[in-house]
Amino acid sequence: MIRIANLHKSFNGQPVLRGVNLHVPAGKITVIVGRSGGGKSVLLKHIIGLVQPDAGQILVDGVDIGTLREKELFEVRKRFGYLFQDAALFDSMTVGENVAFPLREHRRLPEHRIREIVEEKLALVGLEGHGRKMPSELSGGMRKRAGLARAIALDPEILLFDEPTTGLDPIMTETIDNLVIQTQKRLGLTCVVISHDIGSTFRIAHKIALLYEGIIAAEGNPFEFSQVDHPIVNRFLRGLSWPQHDLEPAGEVS
Ligand SMILES: Nc1ncnc2c1ncn2[C@@H]1O[C@H](COP(=O)(O)OP(=O)(O)OP(=O)(O)O)[C@@H](O)[C@H]1O
Repeated sequence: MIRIANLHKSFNGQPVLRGVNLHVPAGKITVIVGRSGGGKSVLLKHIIGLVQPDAGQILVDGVDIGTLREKELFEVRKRFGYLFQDAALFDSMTVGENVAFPLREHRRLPEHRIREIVEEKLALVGLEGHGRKMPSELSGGMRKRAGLARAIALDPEILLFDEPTTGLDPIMTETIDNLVIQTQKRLGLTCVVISHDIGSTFRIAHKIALLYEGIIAAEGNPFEFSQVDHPIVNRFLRGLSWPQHDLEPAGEVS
């Protein structure tokens, strides 16, 4: 469904992506791991055309989205739902209004239909009956769930998550992971998730890809990934923090 071919991107002369090649299988969860500042969010933003590549292609069902005009890109984006790190809920709107927001922006639907869809999506994430609350009345985990309800409001085929469990305690992390798994399965979605959390990664992934030094340095299903002989993968599997590449090159990590 999504294929990234030889993707390059630099900012102010600093290369971030140096030839990323990645196949994201349809109807599966692909988790991208890598050190902070390594370009994972930049990669995710290329997938929905929020960032333009310097070179390379992002093919969604065979269409290179880098070549699309704004209007065509708008159509492709309707197939995506996304939950970015900074995509907070609108604090001045109720939870229900937050979920209704993309429906009001993109669909012309009667009010009663919007209310039905909002209830349905809130129920899917276990927030039925919470639609009238303000975001400030919700816990961190509930806010993530509300964000997920908003991300699936338009029935996307592809869902992108930038660190859905950051800042949550281990129990809430597991709850959100299970929700991601259930939502993906129930709706048959193609998911791309960025994660820092080893437990989470192995809980939800069908495929794991390591972004390191601007390329996909290792990938495979969770079993294959756990067998990869790569110093950074070994470090990740041992639950150690990511090295800063300029301080500790890959070859020197023990
Ligand atoms: N619009 C931009 N302009 C300039 N530099 C940018 C821009 N977007 C990202 N960068 C730079 O690209 C690099 C990669 O950033 P990115 O947010 O993709 O990292 P990340 O792997 O997602 O990190 P984290 O795990 O901490 O979120 C960083 O050095 C960042 O400063």
